[in-house]
Amino acid sequence: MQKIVIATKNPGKVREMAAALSALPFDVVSLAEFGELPDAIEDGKTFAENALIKAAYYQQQTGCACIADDSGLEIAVLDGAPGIHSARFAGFHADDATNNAKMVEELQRAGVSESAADYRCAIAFVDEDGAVLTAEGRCDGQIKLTPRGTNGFGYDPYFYPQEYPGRTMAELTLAEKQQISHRGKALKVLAQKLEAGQE
Ligand SMILES: O=P(O)(O)OP(=O)(O)OP(=O)(O)OC[C@H]1O[C@@H](n2cnc3c(O)ncnc32)[C@H](O)[C@@H]1O
Ligand SMILES: [Mg+2]
Repeated sequence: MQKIVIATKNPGKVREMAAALSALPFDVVSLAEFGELPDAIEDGKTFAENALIKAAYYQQQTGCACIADDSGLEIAVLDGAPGIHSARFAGFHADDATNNAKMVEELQRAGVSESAADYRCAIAFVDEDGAVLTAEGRCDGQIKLTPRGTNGFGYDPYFYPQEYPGRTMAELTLAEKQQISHRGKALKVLAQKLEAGQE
């Protein structure tokens, strides 16, 4: 069975990517199997560029087929910020808590208690021989200043997806999030492309 590496250092993404790929006939492993690898340099201008940069970089580092994800939150009243800078919104040493605090601060500065927002995800797969497959997904909703729930990761406690009025992404089960999320949708498309390649 071909080995595929889930090439991300974000444990929340690993969980969602592993779940979405579990039914496929591949030996899906995490980056942890390869020890401490230096971070990829995510200097692309789009989610798609960064996903491909990471997949190609980790494919080189591991010698195995890799799947990478680049994703983020776009908030309408902040003109689409934090966007591709979502992981480092609060600065170089940012984590989920400081990024969320920064987001709340920016919304308050803008004088609003909620805003339309969307999550975006680009996925890239780079095979052992360099062949590339890509997929994208989007999830629309609202950001509100009242956090709820402990599932998911990142901005999920503040993101109210349009499919579940009154619940945040952090109040959904993994299966519910996969059905509607940017990553779930992108992974579904990628899984179909991977399966088609197996035939
Ligand atoms: O680059 P890798 O190693 O994959 O991990 P990362 O966390 O740095 O990932 P990104 O560079 O793609 O940044 C994405 C950020 O966007 C946010 N994000 C993406 N998808 C999310 C989701 O499903 N729920 C909540 N926040 C999400 C979260 O803050 C992530 O850290
Ligand atoms: Mg990153």
